Order: sequence, then C-alpha cells, then structure tokens
Amino acid sequence: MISIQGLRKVFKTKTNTITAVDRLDLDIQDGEIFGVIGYSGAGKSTFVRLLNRLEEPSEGSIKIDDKEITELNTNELRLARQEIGMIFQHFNLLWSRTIEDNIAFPLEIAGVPKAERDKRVEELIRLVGLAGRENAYPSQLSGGQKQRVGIARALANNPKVLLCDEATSALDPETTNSILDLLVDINQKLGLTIILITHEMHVIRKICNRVAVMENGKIVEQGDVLDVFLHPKETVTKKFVEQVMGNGEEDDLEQLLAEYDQGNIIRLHFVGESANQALISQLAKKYNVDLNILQGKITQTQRGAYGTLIVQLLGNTDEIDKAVQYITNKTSVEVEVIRNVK
Ligand SMILES: Nc1ncnc2c1ncn2[C@@H]1O[C@H](COP(=O)(O)OP(=O)(O)OP(=O)(O)O)[C@@H](O)[C@H]1O
Repeated sequence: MISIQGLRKVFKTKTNTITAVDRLDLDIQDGEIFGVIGYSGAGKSTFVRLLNRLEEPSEGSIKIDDKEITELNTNELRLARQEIGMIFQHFNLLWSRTIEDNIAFPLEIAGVPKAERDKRVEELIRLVGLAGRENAYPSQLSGGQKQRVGIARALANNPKVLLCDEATSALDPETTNSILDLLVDINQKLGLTIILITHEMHVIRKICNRVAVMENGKIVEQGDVLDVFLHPKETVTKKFVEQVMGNGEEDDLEQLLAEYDQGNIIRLHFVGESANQALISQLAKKYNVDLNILQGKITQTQRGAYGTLIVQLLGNTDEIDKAVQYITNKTSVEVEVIRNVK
C-alpha cells in the first residue's frame, strides 16, 4: 500500500543543517495499523508530513497505492491528498465554524454538492459518536470530542490512508483509550490503513499491528508489535518497552523464596494466545493443589497478551508434579521451575 525508499529531509537554517529524516525505507501493508515511535526530535512528525508533502522531501520515493507522491504537480497533489486524511495533536479545527461545518469543509473544497455534503456529514457525525453536537462550536467540546471532529473531517473524502500525528498526546488516559478504540473501529469498518506517530508505547501496544522505532531520523528497529515487545534489540526500543512493562526487574527473588518458604515456585511465561487460557482455574480444578499468585504482569496487544506470573504451588508433591507436567505438555504457556520441593 505504501512503499518508501531512501526518504530524506534536510532542513537548512542560517546556522545549521539538520537531517530530520535520513534515508528511510519502509513498507506498510494495506489495512494495517502501523505505529512509528520515537523520542522528541527523532523525526517522526517530519516523516509523517513528508507522506502527504506538507513537507517537501529532499530525496527519495513515496509510493502510495502505486502513485509516486514526490512526482505529483500541485493539482495532482491536491487530489492525492483527498486520499490521505490526517489528524493532529492539537486538532487544527476552524474555531469560528460549527462541528458540522468543520466536517463539511474538505467536502466543500472538493466541490461536493450541498445535499450530498449534508448526507455525508451526518454519516460521519454518527460514525465518530458526535450525534447531537452538530451545531456546537469547537470551544464547547472536550479534547476527546474535538479529536472526534478531527477524525470525521479527515475521513470526509473517503481516504485510503489516515495519518495520525500524536493524535492522543494532548488527551487524558481515559479519553486516549476511547479515541484509540475509535481508530480500531474505523480501521475494521472501513479497511483504512492507519499510520500513527507517537512517543507513547502503550498507544502502540493497544492498537498497532506493526511498529517502527525511530532515532536520529532513521528506523532502528521494526516488526510485529508482540515480537518487538518480547525481543527488543536496541536500547531505545528496550526503554519504550519498559514504559509499559516496567524494567523487567522482579522483587528480589531470594526474598520472595524466603518469605514463601513452602511448596514449589514456578514462573509462567504467557505469549500471544496462551494468555487467553484460564490456566490458573483449570489447574485448581484438575489437581489437588493450592495456587498462590506471588507476582506478575500480563499486558494485551492486538495479537494477544503476554507477560509473566510467579506462582506458588502448595499440596502433595505428586499432584504438584502433575500440574506442572500438564502446563508443560498440554498448554503453550512456558514454565520455569524456580523452586522444586521433593
Ligand atoms: N521546519 C524546520 N526547520 C528546521 N528544523 C526542523 C524543522 N522541523 C523539524 N526540524 C528539526 O528536525 C528534527 C526532527 O523534528 P521532528 O519534529 O520531526 O521530530 P519528532 O520526532 O516529531 O519530535 P517532536 O515529537 O518533538 O515533534 C528536530 O531536530 C527538529 O528541530
């Protein structure tokens, strides 16, 4: 759907030359939610603005749906931009227009007749959950509602791609979640390809299929979100994963073992679908063991959950062995025995 090769953007100021995007290659599939994460100054905003030529590339190729964006003239670019919607951190709404007039604005520019425009605006208002607020002004809306207007406006001309530049960074956690849910809903209903720029790993974890990590204008790591979470390679990626999972350091294991000095202690590793099994309750029903969860963290991604639990198993050693055998042989959860009492 989107193929980027050797993309480069150099800013020249009076005193300085900054390479904001540095020979970047990337392929994005039709219908996926692709995340780009990086710290401030990594070049994310510049990158996403190059895709619709809000910034002119210094070098490289951007193909969207087989159209070479870098070669379009002004008129062709105006038409191509109707296929690339964009939403922004600070919404960029027109403050003197009502909600419905904000959403109608790109349709007016595209020359859509009034009756058709009104019908489309009504559809969009329903799609983003703003029914009843049509005649309000942006200043009368909450941040989440303003972003819903931004989304409706971006979708007005039925784009194939939606670019999101830190679209939830100005919102509180709860509102962020509702906007992310809306993006997933739109992605599924409309089959829209979404590129999402963020500095927050939980945004990537929650809705992206794949992720690229940017540093100094380059992509330093990319892959399926679950794989990147499980095996982050670069230091910058590890730091982002820590944002969601903590630094992976458990409480002092020695202390835990001393405090819980009875029975066996195991560490369970859940990856992807394995976390959907009701493992703990199954074990308690099948075997005569008591299970005591001592520590753990499980988190959800679009491809399933992952994380670890440290569990104490109390009871007859034969029963405990059978329970551990069951997890090892019959489930996809990995078991690591930390203390084995014979
Ligand atoms: N118009 C410009 N003129 C000169 N330098 C620029 C311009 N726009 C961006 N830069 C520089 O390019 C680099 C990348 O900036 P960019 O805004 O793309 O990063 P970012 O990852 O989006 O960070 P942030 O989230 O803080 O915006 C920075 O060093 C920035 O100062």
